[in-house]
Amino acid sequence: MPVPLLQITGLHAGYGRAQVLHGIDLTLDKGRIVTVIGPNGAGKSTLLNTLMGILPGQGGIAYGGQPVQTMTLEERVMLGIALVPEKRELFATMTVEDNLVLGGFRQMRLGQRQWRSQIDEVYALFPRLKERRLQVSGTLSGGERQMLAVGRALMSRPQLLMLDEPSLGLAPLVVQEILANVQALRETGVSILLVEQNARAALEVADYGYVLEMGEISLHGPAHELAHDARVIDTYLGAASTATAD
Ligand SMILES: Nc1ncnc2c1ncn2[C@@H]1O[C@H](COP(=O)(O)OP(=O)(O)OP(=O)(O)O)[C@@H](O)[C@H]1O
Repeated sequence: MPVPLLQITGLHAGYGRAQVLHGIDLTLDKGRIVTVIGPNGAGKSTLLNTLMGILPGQGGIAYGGQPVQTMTLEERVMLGIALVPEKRELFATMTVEDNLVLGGFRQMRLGQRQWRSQIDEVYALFPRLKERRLQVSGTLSGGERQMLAVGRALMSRPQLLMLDEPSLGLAPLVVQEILANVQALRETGVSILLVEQNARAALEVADYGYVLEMGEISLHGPAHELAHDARVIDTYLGAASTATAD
């Protein structure tokens, strides 16, 4: 059996005395798209921030078989882990290209030649960003901003890309486009951990899914099986749960 790219065992995390994650176990094999779905406040962002090293946690986090739970954020980036945060955190007054350059500079201290070729790879994946490379990012559409946030994370050449609610605030058609991008990205060899409230869209693109409720995994299985599970349908795929913003 090959070593999983990411193996989480008994992970606890929270904010001071407020414990949010109560012993999470999760496995992600190389080349896979794994999704974590669940309601508001379940702890999805807390999970990603703990995996990235932004928040402290207790428990095991192994990346390619190597324990990383005591590593800094920067060390985890160097190993190939990247996060696209929920708030996207772009520099609104800077151009698309400068946001990408800054991503490369901050995350990997890439030399000019390296970041140029990495930017070209991002543009190959997102031709729309190339067309708009001189536009300030504050004037991009929601979908384009999400593409730029993903592109910026790709500047560190990650093997594991974690996406926190990429569909948030986007119209259904744009959500489809972003998720098609996620699939295209997987074709380039990047493994993906996708956190989503939009369970329907997430289960369509993922290979495997976990349901996170009140800081615990309540259910997990192949995505196509979860999509037909009565509990998932009732709670997450019913009419009331399909609404997205815009
Ligand atoms: N900085 C913080 N300080 C204290 N509590 C926090 C902080 N951030 C989040 N929480 C709490 O932790 C719990 C889990 O939040 P988290 O953002 O991880 O959930 P989520 O599943 O990502 O929800 P959403 O889909 O709404 O983003 C919530 O009760 C939230 O109020």
